Amino acid sequence: MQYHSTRGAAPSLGFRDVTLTGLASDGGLYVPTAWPSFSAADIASLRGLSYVETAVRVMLPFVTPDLSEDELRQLCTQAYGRFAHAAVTPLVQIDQQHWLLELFHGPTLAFKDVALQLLGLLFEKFLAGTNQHLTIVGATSGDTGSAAIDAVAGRIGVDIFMLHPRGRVSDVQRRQMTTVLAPNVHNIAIEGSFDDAQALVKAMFNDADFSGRFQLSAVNSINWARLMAQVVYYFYAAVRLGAPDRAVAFSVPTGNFGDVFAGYVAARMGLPIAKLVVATNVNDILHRALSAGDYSAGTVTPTAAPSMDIQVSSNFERLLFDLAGGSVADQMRGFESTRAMQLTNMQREGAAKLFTSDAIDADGMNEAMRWACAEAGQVIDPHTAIGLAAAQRAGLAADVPVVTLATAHPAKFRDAVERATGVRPQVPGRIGDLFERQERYDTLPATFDAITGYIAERAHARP
Ligand SMILES: Cc1ncc(COP(=O)(O)O)c(C=O)c1O
Ligand SMILES: N[C@@H](CCOP(=O)(O)O)C(=O)O
Repeated sequence: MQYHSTRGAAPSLGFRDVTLTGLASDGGLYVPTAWPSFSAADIASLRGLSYVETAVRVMLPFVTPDLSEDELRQLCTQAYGRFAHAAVTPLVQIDQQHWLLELFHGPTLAFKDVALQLLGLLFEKFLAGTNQHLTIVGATSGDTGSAAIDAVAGRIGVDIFMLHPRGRVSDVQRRQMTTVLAPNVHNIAIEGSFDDAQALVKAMFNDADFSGRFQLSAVNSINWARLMAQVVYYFYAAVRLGAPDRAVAFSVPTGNFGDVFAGYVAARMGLPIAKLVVATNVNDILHRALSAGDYSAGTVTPTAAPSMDIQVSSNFERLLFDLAGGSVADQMRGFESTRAMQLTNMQREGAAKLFTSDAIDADGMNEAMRWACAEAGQVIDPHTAIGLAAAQRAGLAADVPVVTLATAHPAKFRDAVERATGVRPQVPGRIGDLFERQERYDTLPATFDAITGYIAERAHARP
């Protein structure tokens, strides 16, 4: 498989190089040059397969020829062996029509582990026997950071610098990052929002000198390998609910548009998806874009679903590119200079075929947490609650199964869950003595010079 940039001016790369590179050199994002196609028979043949075998079948076309089937199987077995549930991403039925797809059984309790456990192993595999040293720079609103740090802490050949918005992640999220004291882990709390952190990360990639000198690499969903790994659970869940013989809808709590774009990829590969519900909190740029064509970023409003407090959704560019059928360089540059753009008619009409959207406020979110607890016996986290509220309001035909992606364990947001439901979720034993451990992080202003200066003092420059 070859990959090309959404902005049309970077070299095409194979899977190995796309994984190690992150952002394309023209500022765009890498996407496959063609979508692999799964026939109804191919999809039916996934019935009864384990998560690992499903992952191998779904991802193989994306990694060929850089990984063999056996190498991919070995990596998946190792990555998903760390999950606390035998099904890796189990489905839980909550009423006649609705299911939760629990994506939080990995080591750091959020859906990010599904992709990042694999990505950590891919880095190791692709770096083995080379003298390369990667400097991973990442931005997190709470969950990517801990999952990425868990995946690469202590690994040879990699340093990770993770930027989070100071005071805007939950205490569990912060401690999951800052109590990892491995020497290759560097946590930075920035004085700003997640959007500021993400913009700084992209600026570092766009600085050819800095990016080349420190061999930057990405763990955010700008890295294609992240999304590829997330496509798997759409297949796994849909097959269990009757695909390819019946279509399934998914409701996806959305911020950076990575998780729901993985659902779009599954649909492009042939999985019968009736609808993808893009569920946002009050930071609703994506809801405005999909319902009215207006992609304009305001300022971020902090909410009790902080991982989705995002106004500039990186992966939306991948969708716009696919719907436009070619480079979106001008459209994206326009957005970068004005923080606003209109979707073209082609993009709006294309998106409407598969997507619907909703923005859920604090009342809607709290009500969904209460409903799930009282009516379905499920304690869910605020992000999942936003997905569930949007699923329940989407007006989907009664014979379509609707799966809400349960993106985080409720214990990560135990104060918000307790406020809404009166139930205080227990932190699972597998994350251990989190509140006794020592924290280590530095606080910096959200400026390019401050962050790059900090990294330059600590990272390995190319010889
Ligand atoms: C718990 C949780 N839910 C939902 C999201 C949104 O996912 P995405 O950014 O892929 O849209 C995030 C952050 O990415 C998250 O951490
Ligand atoms: N919600 C995310 C934000 C970063 O998104 P990513 O999927 O691009 O890594 C987080 O928890 O950090």
